[in-house]
Amino acid sequence: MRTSWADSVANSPSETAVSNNNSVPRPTQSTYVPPHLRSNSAADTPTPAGPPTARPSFSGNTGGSRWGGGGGARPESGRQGQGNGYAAAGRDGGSSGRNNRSGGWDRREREVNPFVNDDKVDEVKQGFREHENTVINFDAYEDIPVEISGENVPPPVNTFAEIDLGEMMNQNIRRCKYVKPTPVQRYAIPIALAGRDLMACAQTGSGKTAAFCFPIITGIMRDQYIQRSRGGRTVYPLGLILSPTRELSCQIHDEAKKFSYQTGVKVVVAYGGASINQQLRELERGVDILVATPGRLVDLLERARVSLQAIRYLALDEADRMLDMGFEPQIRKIVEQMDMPNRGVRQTMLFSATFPREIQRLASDFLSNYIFLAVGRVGSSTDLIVQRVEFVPESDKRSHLMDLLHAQRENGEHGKQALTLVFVETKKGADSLEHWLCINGFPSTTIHGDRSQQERELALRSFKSGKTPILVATDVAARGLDIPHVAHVVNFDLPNDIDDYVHRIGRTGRAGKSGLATAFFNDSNLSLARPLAELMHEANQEVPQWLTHYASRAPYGGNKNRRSGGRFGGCDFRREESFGKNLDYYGGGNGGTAFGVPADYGGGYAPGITSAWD
Ligand SMILES: Nc1ncnc2c1ncn2[C@@H]1O[C@H](COP(=O)(O)OP(=O)(O)OP(=O)(O)O)[C@@H](O)[C@H]1O
Repeated sequence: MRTSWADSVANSPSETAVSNNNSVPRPTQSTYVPPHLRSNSAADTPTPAGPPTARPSFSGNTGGSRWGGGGGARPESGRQGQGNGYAAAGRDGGSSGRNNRSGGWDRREREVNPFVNDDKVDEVKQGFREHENTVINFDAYEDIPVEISGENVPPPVNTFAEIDLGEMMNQNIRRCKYVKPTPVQRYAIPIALAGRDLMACAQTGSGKTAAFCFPIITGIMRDQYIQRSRGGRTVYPLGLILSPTRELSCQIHDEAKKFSYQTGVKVVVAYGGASINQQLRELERGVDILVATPGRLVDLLERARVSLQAIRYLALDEADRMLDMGFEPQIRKIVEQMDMPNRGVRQTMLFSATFPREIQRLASDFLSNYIFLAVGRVGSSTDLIVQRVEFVPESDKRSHLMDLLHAQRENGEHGKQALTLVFVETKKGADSLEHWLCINGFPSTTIHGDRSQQERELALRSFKSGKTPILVATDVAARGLDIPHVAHVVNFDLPNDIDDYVHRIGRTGRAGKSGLATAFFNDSNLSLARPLAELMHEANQEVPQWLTHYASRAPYGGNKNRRSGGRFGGCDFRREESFGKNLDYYGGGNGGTAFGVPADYGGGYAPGITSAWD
């Protein structure tokens, strides 16, 4: 299901690129040159936390649960699915039957309907609809290989009805228009509902957010005797979801609010660059699940406004980024030095589309007897994305981008509102390219770490609505963002790390839809040649001859050693280290497809890109 303008770009004739001083045959460029462009120089540059409240019932259970109690004590913990309830001090004082639907639970009554904006979004969609395939085609993921390792793995489900998520959640799933679970949801939700720790790797846009949100919300609803510590103005969330960027935290918060609508589970977000006072006020109104960026969370913890004592569910989205070099100490501080219940007591879930081996090893410190799940190969891209790589010398990048944009516009298949996301390396580069695009008739905006949070949010809104259909971004927009209608991702500057490439192109081709990704490659990207050629080959993409030549003479770069045992091998790092040590793969008898014994690329550890961190 390729878009026709994509096909037009794909089919455009090429020409031999500028010669260089090495012997590798040079790649080709598109010949399309809008005449008026060639004259442009590339050098241009609330609900109050009150007394105990009754919660809605979960799955019709009307058992006499309570939600309050005395203050001050630390929660005693048990793991969901392991037969232990929580019993400790209540956060609100007193007690109440949380399963009492008629208990007048005011949080629910005053809850803003998070689905109302979806109608507005539907209106915006009208502008895109006539041009694009709006069908969500999850069948595209059906024959994807699945690897599961760990002990006693709960079997997967085929439908949401098979999972006991409760009527309110089921209603919300319907409101979200989710008809059936995606493959990662089919496997991950039963595992998480059984209380197991999980390291899950699944391709970009395949529904990981719901895969960790559903079990956390359900778990909090299900717990019959939740009582929490209280201490002055400190709040005690039960679930914590950490993500690396502000925008991603906001997005997870928005999604989680939809999934938890009318369940009584309160979700709050805290992130840097926005008013901490407003976030504090929101927290004071009560919080069950806190979605946060690490920096702002540490601030709240140090002010003693949030305590992690009661945490029972911890999820790290983009977990490999969260544990990447430089950031690991902050996560370690949050998880290990801030009163959070130990692993094995809390339930921990790590999700990403990429999971380098070293990061897996680090991550295992946070997990207890965990299950490893890989839906699709670790670090692979979905073949819903048509990947093109073109050789473009540095000095030709702007005019080449203009070629693409004009071809896209002239083809008209996506009309004015085909959203295009252009990744560049630096913040300055982003500003300068945006300016140049604007003066050349392509309304654009930027998102990067030097812009204020208000500007970032405005830029994202303007892009999503199609007002500025081009977004020039640094890696701050590379991970997790789910922006409908992104038809084309251009890697104007390629990243140094192949995993970053996977996440960047994953901003298109989401939820079963097709997308196009174009990369500008030149001599400065030599170290990426091999992993890029391998990734494209693996995703059934056409690898240009010249890239194969580059790959054959290039050192293996792109953080090769960080890969999970190599792209084409096994995934769970324990498998390599414990080969033959009696790990129960596919335990519990459920299906799954094993990959081969991992290749070992060896080598150094390149630093991660830090611009995406808030
Ligand atoms: N079961 C489902 N049915 C239909 N749509 C779904 C389903 N689950 C998730 N989606 C939609 O798929 C899109 C992608 O989901 P999500 O953002 O969770 O992907 P992801 O795997 O976290 O991607 P990334 O790796 O880029 O963070 C979202 O728009 C989401 O609403």
